[in-house]
Amino acid sequence: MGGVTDPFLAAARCEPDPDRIPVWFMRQAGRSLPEYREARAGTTMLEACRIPELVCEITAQPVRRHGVDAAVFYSDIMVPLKAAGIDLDIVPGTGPVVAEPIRSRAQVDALPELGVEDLDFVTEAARLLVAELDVPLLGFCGAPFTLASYLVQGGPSKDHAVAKSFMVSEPETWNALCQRLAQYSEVFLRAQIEGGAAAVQVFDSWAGSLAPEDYRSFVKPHVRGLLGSVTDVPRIHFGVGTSELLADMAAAGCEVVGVDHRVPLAEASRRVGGGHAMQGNLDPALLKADWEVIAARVEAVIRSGAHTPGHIFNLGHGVPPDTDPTVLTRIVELVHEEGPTWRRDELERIADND
Ligand SMILES: Cc1c2[nH]c(c1CCC(=O)O)Cc1[nH]c(c(CCC(=O)O)c1C)Cc1[nH]c(c(CCC(=O)O)c1C)Cc1[nH]c(c(C)c1CCC(=O)O)C2
Repeated sequence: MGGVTDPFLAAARCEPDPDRIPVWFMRQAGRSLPEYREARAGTTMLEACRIPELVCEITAQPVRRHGVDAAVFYSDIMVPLKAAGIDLDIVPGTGPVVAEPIRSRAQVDALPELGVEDLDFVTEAARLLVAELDVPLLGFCGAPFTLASYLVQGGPSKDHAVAKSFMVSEPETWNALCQRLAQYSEVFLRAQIEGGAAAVQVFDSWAGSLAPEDYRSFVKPHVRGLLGSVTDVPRIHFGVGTSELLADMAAAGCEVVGVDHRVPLAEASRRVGGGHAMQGNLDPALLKADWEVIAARVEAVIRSGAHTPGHIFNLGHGVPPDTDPTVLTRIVELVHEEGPTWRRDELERIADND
C-alpha cells in the first residue's frame, strides 16, 4: 500500500489530507504490548530480528491494536552492525553493548563492507509485511553519530564523553568510522526499501548532545551522505534534544523533521524555515497523566502542528516500556476523530490574523 493519497505519505510530502492527521509512535512495537512479550518469549531481540515471520508479526501488532497510520519495521539500529560481524549484544534494560569498543584506526580499517545480501532476512520480512499491511511500512536506520557513540563508548552513555573526545581528537579516524557506519545504515535502508518500505526514518537519537559547530563539522556531512542515498522515498530525520540543530538537520536532506517535546512544532517549523513537514511531539513522560490532561496536550500538539506544511503525530521519543497500551489506542482515536477539526480551526485563525 501507500499510494500518493495515503495520509502518512501525503503529510510527509507536505500535501496533507485535510480529513486525516496520520499518527504512529516510535517504539510502538515492543515491551508495552503483552502480545509482543508473548511472541518474543524465549528469543533474544537480536535473534528475533533475523526471523522474518516473527518480525512481521511483531511489526503488525501495534497496527492491529492501535490503528496507527504507519508500521515501523521491528529491528534495531545495531542489526546491520551485527550482520557485518561486530560483536555486540542488546542487553535488556541497558541497550546495545559492544564487546570491543572501537578506539583505533586499525580497528576502523578492519571493519568489513556490508552487502545488501547480508540483510536478506530484512528484505524478506519487509516483503511479508507489505503483502499483509494496509498502511505504509516505515523503514529506519541509525545515523553515524548515534551508532559511533555506542561503538566508541562500548555501550549506552549519558554524556557520550569518550565518543565526543575521540571525535575531536582523532577526526580522520572518526570520519573513516562514520563513513563505514553510514555505509552499513545505507545498506540497511536499501534492504528495507527493496522489500517495500515506503518511507524511512534516520534516528540520530543522541545528536542533540552536540554543540552546533561540532554537529556541522563532524556529523552533518556523514548524515547528509546517508540521507542522500535514499532520495527515492520520503525521509524523516529525528533526534532528541535537537532544538538548536533543527535547521542543520533539515538541511542535511529530508522531507520531515522529527522533533522531540522540548520545542513546539510551530517554533520548530519556523527554525527550519518552512518547507518541511514536522513529526512529533507529545512528551512520552506524560502518558501516565490523567486522560483529560493528555487529551489537552494532544490538542495543543495538533494546533501547533497546523503551523507546519505537514504534520505526522508522534511522541517526542519512544514509548516507555511501562506505558498502558490502552492510552496509546485512545490517543490514536482522538487524533483521528478531533485532529482534522483542530487543525482546520487553527488554519482559519492563522488566515484571519494575516
Ligand atoms: C538508540 C536506539 C536503539 N535502537 C533504536 C534507537 C533509535 C531510537 C531511539 O532513539 O530510541 C531504534 C529502534 N529499536 C527498536 C525499533 C523498532 C521499531 C519501533 O520503534 O517500534 C527501533 C526503531 C526496537 C527495540 N530495540 C530495543 C527494544 C527493547 C528490547 C526488547 O524488547 O527486548 C526494542 C523493542 C533495545 C534497544 N536498542 C537500543 C536501545 C537504547 C534499546 C533499549 C534497551 C532497553 O531499555 O532494554 C538502541
